[in-house]
Amino acid sequence: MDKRYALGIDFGTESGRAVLVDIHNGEELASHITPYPHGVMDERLPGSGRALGANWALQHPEDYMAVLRKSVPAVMEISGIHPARVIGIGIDFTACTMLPIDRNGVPLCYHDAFRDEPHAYVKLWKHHAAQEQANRINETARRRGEPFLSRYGGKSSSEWMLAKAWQVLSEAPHVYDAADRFMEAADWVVGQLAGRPVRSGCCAGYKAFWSKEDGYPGEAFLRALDPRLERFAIDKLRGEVLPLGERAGELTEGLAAELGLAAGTAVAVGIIDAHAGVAGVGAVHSGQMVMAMGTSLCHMLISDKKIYADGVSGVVEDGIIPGLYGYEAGQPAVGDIFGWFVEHQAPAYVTGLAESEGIGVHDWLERRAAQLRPGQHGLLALDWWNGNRSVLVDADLSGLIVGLTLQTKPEEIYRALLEATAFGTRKIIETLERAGVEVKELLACGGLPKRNRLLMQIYADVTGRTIKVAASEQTTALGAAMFGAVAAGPGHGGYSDIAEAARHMARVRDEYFVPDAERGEVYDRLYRSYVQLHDLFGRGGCEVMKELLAVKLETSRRQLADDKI
Ligand SMILES: Nc1ncnc2c1ncn2[C@@H]1O[C@H](COP(=O)(O)OP(=O)(O)O)[C@@H](O)[C@H]1O
Ligand SMILES: O=C(CO)[C@H](O)[C@H](O)COP(=O)(O)O
Repeated sequence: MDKRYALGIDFGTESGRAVLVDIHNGEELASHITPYPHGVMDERLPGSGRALGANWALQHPEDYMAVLRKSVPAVMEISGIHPARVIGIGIDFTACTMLPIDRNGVPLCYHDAFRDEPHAYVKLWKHHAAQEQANRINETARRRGEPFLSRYGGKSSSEWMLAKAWQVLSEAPHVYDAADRFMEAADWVVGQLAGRPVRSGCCAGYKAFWSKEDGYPGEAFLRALDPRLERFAIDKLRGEVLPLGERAGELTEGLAAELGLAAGTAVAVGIIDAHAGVAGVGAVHSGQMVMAMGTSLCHMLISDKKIYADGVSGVVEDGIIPGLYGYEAGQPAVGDIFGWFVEHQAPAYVTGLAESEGIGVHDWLERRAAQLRPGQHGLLALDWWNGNRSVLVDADLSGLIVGLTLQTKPEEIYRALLEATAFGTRKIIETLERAGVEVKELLACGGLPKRNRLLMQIYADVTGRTIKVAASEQTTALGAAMFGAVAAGPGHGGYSDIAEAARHMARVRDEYFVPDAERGEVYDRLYRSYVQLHDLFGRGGCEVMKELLAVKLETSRRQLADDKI
């Protein structure tokens, strides 16, 4: 039988990577990473250098095309595979990463008139400057008893489509008016490949309040937010919403020639990056929870049960695995917190020692931290360096470390940070189980499980659960490739559904992280204190984090105004 291949393209926070996969056994033949030339723009716009406000995070759509133009030809060249044998392309993307486009699908930031306008660029998932809009969405939806809010744990996030688009309308109405539509970047890239813009039910379901039964929130609700938003869903989100596994279209001749692929290759509906990891690790059954562990941590639970759990970012039918309910919860900073510590807090003697031992700073800190017993450092941290996504859903919360003394060492703080993120995960699992959905099995994918064994052991000890780790180094891209094989369908040598694709292509490692009862007892005790801090700072008992942010925002507004003078 002729060999067939699928291409998975993973658009992450800092870079995009293409992976070419053998659809018969999931073997990865070639992969290539392209860092985004503009990176994450969180201080200034490119070109003019115009300053951005606090909590902004933008990207440039040109960078996504750069990934296609560099990484796709690179994997084709490395593998030497004939383009005709590549039967499908799947892409996964961070979300809600959204952009305004004109009626020809061209991003507004490409137009000279908007080049210096921050609101014309892509708002990255971690753009957190629309909290005011998110708060008003929540209040209004609650007041009106809008049923859609219960699908999202009773609270929506500033990261999502409506809050971000409303921020555009509030602060740059001319950009809002000029936008023919707002697109998820996933859908925009799929539109570039397939030549027709379709929307992903996964992105729309988790990030734009869309559901299979009810569509988007109605005009009356949108009008109650702001009369100018009344037709937001009808006009600015218009376009067919397709379920995962569907074919969005076929690769256009123009891009096929540029990328070194065959015109007409099936292009799958886009999927959120973390969600692609679920298929990639082969979790297609009720009760399986996958943790996509990288910059952030997304928890995806597959279930045959539909319940509404407070503070869980969403339950969407067919949202992750067609035919089942998909729950998403998450922590918006995990690897980013450890990265922050290494970059900004590790003293020179630590970086020097790591260098002299020929290892990275993370590895040095991990080795030292692994010599400590749970609780030995006397520290406890709240993992909210980038706000809290679940279960408090509040981007305005911030990080905290309690217990510091003059004796505290860097490796002790590093370990406390690893533990804080594990406590955050335990809180999410407990919230889901208390609401009535069972978490039977825990699997992990993403960059962190391979990089930091101590972290994984702490997660097992803190949650009291065995953790299985994905075999693939590129689980999200593998998952995207699996959807590419499904989009091609059996008629073109692909698969009929994602469960069939998973049977052939997904793998976990033979090695598991098993919880230790003695360490678990200490962590049970520390977790009780974590919950105390969590509720005190997160549920209104102590408003210091909010007050600090208010002062910071006022000062930054004054600074921006002074800079303009
Ligand atoms: N050894 C390590 N231990 C803990 N965190 C790490 C280590 N090495 C890198 N990181 C963090 O991992 C994150 C990158 O994870 P990765 O899965 O590669 O990226 P992404 O989430 O963007 O796909 C960064 O935030 C980085 O700070
Ligand atoms: O909100 C998301 C998924 O719902 C983001 O896509 C995700 O948090 C980005 O993650 P990473 O940079 O770790 O891939």
